[in-house]
Amino acid sequence: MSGGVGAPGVVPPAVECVGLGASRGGVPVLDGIDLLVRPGEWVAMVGPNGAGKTTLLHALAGLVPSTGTVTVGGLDPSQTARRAMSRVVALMPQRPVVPEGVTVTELVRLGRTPHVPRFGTESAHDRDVADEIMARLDLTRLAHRRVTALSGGELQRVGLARALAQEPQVLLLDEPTSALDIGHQQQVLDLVEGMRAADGLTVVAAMHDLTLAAQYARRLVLLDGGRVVADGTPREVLQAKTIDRVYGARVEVLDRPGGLAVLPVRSRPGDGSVAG
Ligand SMILES: Nc1ncnc2c1ncn2[C@@H]1O[C@H](COP(=O)(O)OP(=O)(O)OP(=O)(O)O)[C@@H](O)[C@H]1O
Repeated sequence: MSGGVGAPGVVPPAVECVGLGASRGGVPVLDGIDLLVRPGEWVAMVGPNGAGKTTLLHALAGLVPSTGTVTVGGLDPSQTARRAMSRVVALMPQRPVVPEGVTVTELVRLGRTPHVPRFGTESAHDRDVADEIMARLDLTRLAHRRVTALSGGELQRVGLARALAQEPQVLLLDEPTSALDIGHQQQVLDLVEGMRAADGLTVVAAMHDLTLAAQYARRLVLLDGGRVVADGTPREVLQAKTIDRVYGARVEVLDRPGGLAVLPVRSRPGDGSVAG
């Protein structure tokens, strides 16, 4: 790989993995992952259930031990204290752990923790950052609600707000829109895209919706069985025959003005045909 950390005159990568491997429950799940993500890129991690997308995001966040070489924001997650890591990388998990009794505002403000001095308290700036993110995610009217009483979609937006309140360099999103209605899907992804374009935020997002992945990410990394099986533009990766091979799905890939659209195609009983 070119452009490694420290190469003169080259912007260091936001994420670099060389030969990354990881196990869950003693079983190898990721094997030989090579990945280089430039600052400000939006990479969608796609692949079937169990392919290893969540495990890879967790390895990048330092939540799952890994082998090989990994740097995120120039830091090695396995060698860096959680607090220092959290100033650089934020993970929006698929299923957030919610402490009992916590309100939306309290949970979003927890995202500021890595920036609050040890033994200190949050500043007016910390509260302003959290309030602004909540407003942009349509959460202000829920500010005093208990998080455990939210709908799945509301909870997902709170999880994203907490991650964004961390003001990370690298944002890891695990299925960020899976519980959202179509309006909030666009609102959330537009917000992330706005922060990427304005602030150079790097986004690595596991996404099941291939159409949304193609519309928002310039690059798709397709995982299957713990390995990268395709890495390129949406047009290069989202080919009907590839989707059939990896997902066992019949789809039509449509070239629309807003980007590619991946449409499931139902085979009709008795016609014996496989679309694609
Ligand atoms: N804590 C765990 N203990 C044992 N096995 C695990 C654990 N977490 C994940 N796995 C296994 O690791 C493999 C990869 O899981 P992972 O969650 O990374 O996949 P994924 O691509 O994110 O899947 P999905 O699209 O279903 O969310 C799966 O076979 C899963 O069953």
